[in-house]
Amino acid sequence: MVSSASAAADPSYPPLPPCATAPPPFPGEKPFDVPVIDMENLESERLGDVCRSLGIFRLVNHGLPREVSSRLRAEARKIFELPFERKREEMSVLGRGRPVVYFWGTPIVGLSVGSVNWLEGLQVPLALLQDGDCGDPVCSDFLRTLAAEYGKHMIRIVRTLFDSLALDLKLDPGLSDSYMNASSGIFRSYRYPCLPECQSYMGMRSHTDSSVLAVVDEDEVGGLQIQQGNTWFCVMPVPDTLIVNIGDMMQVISNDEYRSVVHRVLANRTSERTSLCFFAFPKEDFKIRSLSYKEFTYKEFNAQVHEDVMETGDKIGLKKFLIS
Ligand SMILES: O=C(O)CCC(=O)C(=O)O
Ligand SMILES: [Fe+2]
Repeated sequence: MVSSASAAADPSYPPLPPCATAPPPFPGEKPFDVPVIDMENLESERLGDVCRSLGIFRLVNHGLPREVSSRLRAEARKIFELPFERKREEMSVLGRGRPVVYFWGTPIVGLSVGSVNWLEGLQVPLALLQDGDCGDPVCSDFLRTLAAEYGKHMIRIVRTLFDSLALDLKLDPGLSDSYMNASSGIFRSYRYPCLPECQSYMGMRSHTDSSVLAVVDEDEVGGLQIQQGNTWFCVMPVPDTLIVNIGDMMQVISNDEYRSVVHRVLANRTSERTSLCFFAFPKEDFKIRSLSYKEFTYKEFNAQVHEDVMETGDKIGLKKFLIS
């Protein structure tokens, strides 16, 4: 962990993006009382109500052992602590079947956006985890020893939650695997470096997740915020709990009954933050039908998001698919 004074000079940190023109909105300091869902006593109706009103909850009794989470975080940190140039050169290119891809910053820094992300991440599609060898001993340990085990817990957790939500929404059980194809989910670990002098950086800009469900396993540093109305609230870190976000796909599947929660991550002046996140998606080519949106597949949605970000600097998301 480094202090902010040396942040920009840390050889493992990505290069600083150019200073953004506008400072981020004033960070709300109010802690948010995130509703708690007990996975050992799931009640579909209560879970559904939370998804209708907020789109975020704190999961307890989820069965993910603390050691699995903390050891995986430690392995991810080992990779983040490698010199930036090495990560960029050896791990950032999407190779055929390469199970871990390193990325950093905002791909759109050339555009004039209000604030840019200052983070770095490791992306691991679960489907590629069988091959624990990525040609680099540090990264292979990370995969072989822990990511696969972590992934199994994530699949179990999102499947259980989705089944309960499907009951609340009275979805056709035959379509569950198409609505949420957990085993093709994506695992990511992020490191949010300390905030240097320039105040305009966000850890991660305001967004909704494109997934069905997202599970966030954060450390003790904090920085995650959610937007309710026009106000930002802090989601405080609580040990041994997981934060679950409703994503855009779940909003569509629920015919807009559930809300895909708007959230962001603030950068911290004194401490780095490391999070572990899992995203579950529908089957890529499954046609999602709903009342308010044109029929689309997740593949089409994702391609549209990518196109919008490249063109405008922002994700437009579901609005692009509304039936006018
Ligand atoms: O790192 C976190 O706490 C949240 C990350 C996030 O929101 C995302 O990847 O979509
Ligand atoms: Fe997110």
